[in-house]
Amino acid sequence: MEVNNVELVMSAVSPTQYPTTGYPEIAFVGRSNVGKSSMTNVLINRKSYARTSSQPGKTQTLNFYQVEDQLYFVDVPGYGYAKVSKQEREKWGEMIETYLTQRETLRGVVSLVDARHEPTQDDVQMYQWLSYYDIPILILATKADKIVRGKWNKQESIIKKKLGFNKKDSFVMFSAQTKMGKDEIWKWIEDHAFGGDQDGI
Ligand SMILES: Nc1nc2c(ncn2[C@@H]2O[C@H](COP(=O)(O)OP(=O)(O)OP(=O)(O)O)[C@@H](O)[C@H]2O)c(=O)[nH]1
Ligand SMILES: [Mg+2]
Repeated sequence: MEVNNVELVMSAVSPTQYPTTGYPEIAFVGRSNVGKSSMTNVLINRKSYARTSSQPGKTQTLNFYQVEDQLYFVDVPGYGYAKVSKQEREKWGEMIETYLTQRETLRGVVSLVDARHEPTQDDVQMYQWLSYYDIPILILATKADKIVRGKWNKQESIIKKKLGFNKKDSFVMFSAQTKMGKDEIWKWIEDHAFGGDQDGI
């Protein structure tokens, strides 16, 4: 999709604040600092539209980005940030759970993991949880520019094994720096946001 117009239309913490337009939504989840905002910027061809930072845990709300008049990207605050209090973590959990389980217009989740490492327990939990709710998942192994090309296949195997990857889901190696994988992500997003075949309806 050629993107010209993107607008952050809402930073929400509860369902009453979600947009009511009814456009399909694709959510981005992953550990704090894994690269969600950087990926968003690559997808929409902007340098710094979604705020990126070296300080993890900055994004605290569900940020709805309206892309053209067609869909929303939902940047979900990162999990697994150690310095967040237990109370804040619980609040986060509730906000995410409510959104991911109750949002009717949600069409799929792009779940980001670090291409260099074995997924964390949080990554595994998130994947298993999304699978349980039957949400279509794209596992995106990002920061691939930080490992040599010769190791990509091995890392893919390690990541899939640890997650308990299900073949019905998708996997893409990505780098926000080189933009590798961008077209594949867009294809997945378009297939899921606009593909007519939802649950056989
Ligand atoms: N080399 C490299 N660095 C990346 C890549 N993606 C993100 N980064 C860097 O990783 C850091 C975190 O990126 P963000 O996009 O802010 O991460 P985030 O997941 O949005 O973080 P939170 O909003 O805190 O949850 C930044 O310093 C980015 O420049 C990538 O593909 N390659
Ligand atoms: Mg972010």
